[in-house]
Amino acid sequence: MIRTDDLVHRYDDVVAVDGVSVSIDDGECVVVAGANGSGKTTLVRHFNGLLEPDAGAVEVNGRAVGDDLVAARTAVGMVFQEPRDQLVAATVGADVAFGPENLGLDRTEIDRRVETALSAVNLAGREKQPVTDLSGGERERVAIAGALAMEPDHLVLDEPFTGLDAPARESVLDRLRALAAEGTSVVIVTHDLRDVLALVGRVLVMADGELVVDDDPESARASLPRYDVRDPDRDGPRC
Ligand SMILES: Nc1ncnc2c1ncn2[C@@H]1O[C@H](COP(=O)(O)OP(=O)(O)OP(=O)(O)O)[C@@H](O)[C@H]1O
Repeated sequence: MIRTDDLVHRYDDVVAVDGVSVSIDDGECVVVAGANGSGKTTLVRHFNGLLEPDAGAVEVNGRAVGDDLVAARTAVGMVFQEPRDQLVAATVGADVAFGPENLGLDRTEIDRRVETALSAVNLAGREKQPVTDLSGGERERVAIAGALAMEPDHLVLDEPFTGLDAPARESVLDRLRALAAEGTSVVIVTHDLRDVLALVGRVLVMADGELVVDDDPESARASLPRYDVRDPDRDGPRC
């Protein structure tokens, strides 16, 4: 479980997260939506101790994040907004294997994880390809595969779909669905609710640093326009 209790984060004069208390259970699939600058990224960066609270508390699996950052970072996998900057190795396979290797897993298990993760992002069999040859969207998919290969208890994806084409997006969503069914909690931060509302069981909406909606997708839908969150299924495509 991930839990925040009256969490506050300030950047100088800006209160980016303003007293947020929220619990995310194992196996829950949650979307965090909200307008630009509403505090979504700041909130989720607390889930594995990338930021320190100015007030309040954050716990992962019952333990304060600040007490054991390594445990928190192992338990909570993150894919950031600019995942293409996250690649660390020369080839696709080496990049996805990097995290599992650092967990000290044996080669067979590492290879299994790399294969499963690459097929989840529609890049099966591309292990040997240099990362420098990849398109932006492919890099993004490799970064997602790297997080999947860690098989964390909780997976947080911050705007993961920006550069993904429709088949890649569908494949990643399928994998996230399966992970949640297996007990991984999945937290998706996005402006783009396309397909996501059908996947998640719960919608959190941030506005001015506060958690203003915490509801099931159907009930949350009515509040989305008030907080400048577009509902693509209702609002239709935009040119
Ligand atoms: N490193 C930083 N230094 C100063 N202010 C920051 C920093 N990061 C974010 N902020 C400010 O904190 C507030 C919340 O930002 P945050 O990035 O958490 O929002 P967000 O909802 O994720 O936005 P977006 O959808 O645009 O990514 C904004 O006012 C933003 O300008």
